[in-house]
Amino acid sequence: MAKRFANKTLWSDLSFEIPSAAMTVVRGPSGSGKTTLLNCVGLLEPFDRGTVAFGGWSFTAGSRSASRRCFRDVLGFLFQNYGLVESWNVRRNLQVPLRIRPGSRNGGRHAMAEALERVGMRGSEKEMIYTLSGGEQQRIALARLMLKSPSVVLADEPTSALDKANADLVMSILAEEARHGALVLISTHSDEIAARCDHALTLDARPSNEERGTPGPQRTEPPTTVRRSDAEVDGRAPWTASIASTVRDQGN
Ligand SMILES: Nc1ncnc2c1ncn2[C@@H]1O[C@H](COP(=O)(O)OP(=O)(O)OP(=O)(O)O)[C@@H](O)[C@H]1O
Repeated sequence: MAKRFANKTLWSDLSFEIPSAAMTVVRGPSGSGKTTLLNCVGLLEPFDRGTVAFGGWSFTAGSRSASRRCFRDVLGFLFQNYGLVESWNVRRNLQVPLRIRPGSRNGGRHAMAEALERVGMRGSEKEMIYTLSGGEQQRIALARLMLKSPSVVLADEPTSALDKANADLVMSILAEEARHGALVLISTHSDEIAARCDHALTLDARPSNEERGTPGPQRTEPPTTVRRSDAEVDGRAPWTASIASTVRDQGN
């Protein structure tokens, strides 16, 4: 995959595979492209070259955006802005995945009540989303994810605004989704969250040593796959960004 913004190349030859039935963490310094990567994998953001494929689905750069069926049946998101409709109540927000998957194992009012119970929001069906705190909204988004039970879950810093108890809840529900067979891809800055994942994908962007004459950050362990891309930022002093990707087994 290649991805470029107007004056910045994030990567020009990034390639990786992510296993299903497991949690994979995307790590990297601020600005290295974690959110952009999740958006590209989730087909929310166009990319310039390459292909994103999961299961029987394959999407090539330049083709028109994902089919509605793929969004409906395959992809699930847990993003920082929660993706809830603020002017609706909790029930109406949670009915969206239930309508999408009638008769699914999670279908029905009972499943909604169970999901709300699981995230500690029992009896909140009539609450308007805009009246809930950020953490509560995140938990409703989590309940919605459980009801949808997608085969690809993309979670962008899903715990960054949460206290420890709620962060634990998010991680245990994402782990459940993985146990049920989902591919779960999580971006985070947290070592603790990363340690709970099965695999890691590391994005590394740094100034060029040659251009600046100063050493860049050293990698602590060699990646199994390295892809490099030349980058110019704002047309100013040229520098080189290296995007390294590695999917490694963390042994847990
Ligand atoms: N729509 C956009 N237009 C131009 N540049 C963008 C756009 N979105 C992101 N970028 C740039 O792409 C780079 C990667 O951004 P991204 O948000 O993906 O990084 P990140 O690793 O998720 O950062 P953080 O850890 O700070 O959230 C940044 O330099 C950012 O400024």
